[in-house]
Amino acid sequence: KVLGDAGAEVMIWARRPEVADAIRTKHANPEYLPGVVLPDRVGATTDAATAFAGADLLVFAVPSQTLRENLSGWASAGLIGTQTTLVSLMKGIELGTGRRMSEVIVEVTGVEPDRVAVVTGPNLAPEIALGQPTACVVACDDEERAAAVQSTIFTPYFRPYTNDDLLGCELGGAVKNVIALACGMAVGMGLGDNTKAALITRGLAETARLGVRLGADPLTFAGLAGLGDLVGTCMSPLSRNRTFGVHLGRGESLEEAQIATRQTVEGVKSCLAIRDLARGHGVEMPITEQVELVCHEGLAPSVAVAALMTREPKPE
Ligand SMILES: NC(=O)c1ccc[n+]([C@@H]2O[C@H](COP(=O)([O-])OP(=O)(O)OC[C@H]3O[C@@H](n4cnc5c(N)ncnc54)[C@H](O)[C@@H]3O)[C@@H](O)[C@H]2O)c1
Ligand SMILES: O=P(O)(O)OC[C@H](O)CO
Repeated sequence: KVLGDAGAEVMIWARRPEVADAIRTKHANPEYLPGVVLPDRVGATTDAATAFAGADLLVFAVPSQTLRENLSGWASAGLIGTQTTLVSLMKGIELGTGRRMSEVIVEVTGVEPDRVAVVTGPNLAPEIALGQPTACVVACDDEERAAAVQSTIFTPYFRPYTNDDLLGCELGGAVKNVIALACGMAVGMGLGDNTKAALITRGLAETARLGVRLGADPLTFAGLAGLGDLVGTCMSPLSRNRTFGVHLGRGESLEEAQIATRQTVEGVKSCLAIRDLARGHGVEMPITEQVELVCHEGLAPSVAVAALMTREPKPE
């Protein structure tokens, strides 16, 4: 919708024919964006070759843990153009490898890293689809390419800024989902705004700690891809990650929370990958550690809160 509103000709690849048909014929995707009318210049197909043909930009938004498999198929079918800019909207870290999505794209397609851009920030899809104003960052090693993507997605309600710290921007987007799970748990337990604010602030501290160790610019975490997305996600009932956390905080199991949420909740898998990445680099990420224990090892959220609150006191 953003690309179409910004004037681009768009072709969506969908797996289900009924989804592609509804987008093509009714300009709607009722299951995901009820009541939203898509621009006429947005088409859809179930045929990846048709969707990819002649594209200047390929914009990837599949669940992070499925990117490698999908991309391998598209790359081996020769669908990735030689000049195309590859854009990731995904906010996850790959399980098993600890790779960011841009790294998976480079590894699978073999393109030069400067052909890959990331669009991220406080971008809850339902609000954007209603045309409510927000901002984002377009991060890319190639400044000109970042500027080209920026102008391609610039609309009166969607304001993109360029950024040259792809690593920091991508990491901010992935870790905020884990912190949003923690905030949701606090909400589900009936805890209030002080608790959420403390989680957001200390969550940002551990995100920046990991980012700096990996080579990111610390200032990135004060920007849209860091604090901006973290606050937006942790505070919004529209966030799937926060909502999932609310269910866990109420004492529901992982399976019950999954049934209640349905859509992609990146933090649940990424918390494992981020925890491993942090441990591998000797970085302390106590909130991420506790979220992983609650999600995957059956720890009660109240025990996780106690564990965080009784850590050794230290300077901020
Ligand atoms: N929704 C948002 O507000 C938002 C905003 C910014 C970034 N993102 C990121 O976008 C990415 C995708 O999330 P989403 O919100 O579109 O999730 P979603 O759950 O709304 O949609 C995911 C889509 O992927 C499809 N899918 C599921 N498994 C697949 C597979 N194996 N191969 C191909 N397609 C598959 C589903 O059918 C569905 O159409 C995530 O990394 C998320 O963090 C989402
Ligand atoms: O619904 P969530 O939790 O996946 O968050 C969506 C976006 O990433 C918010 O910027």
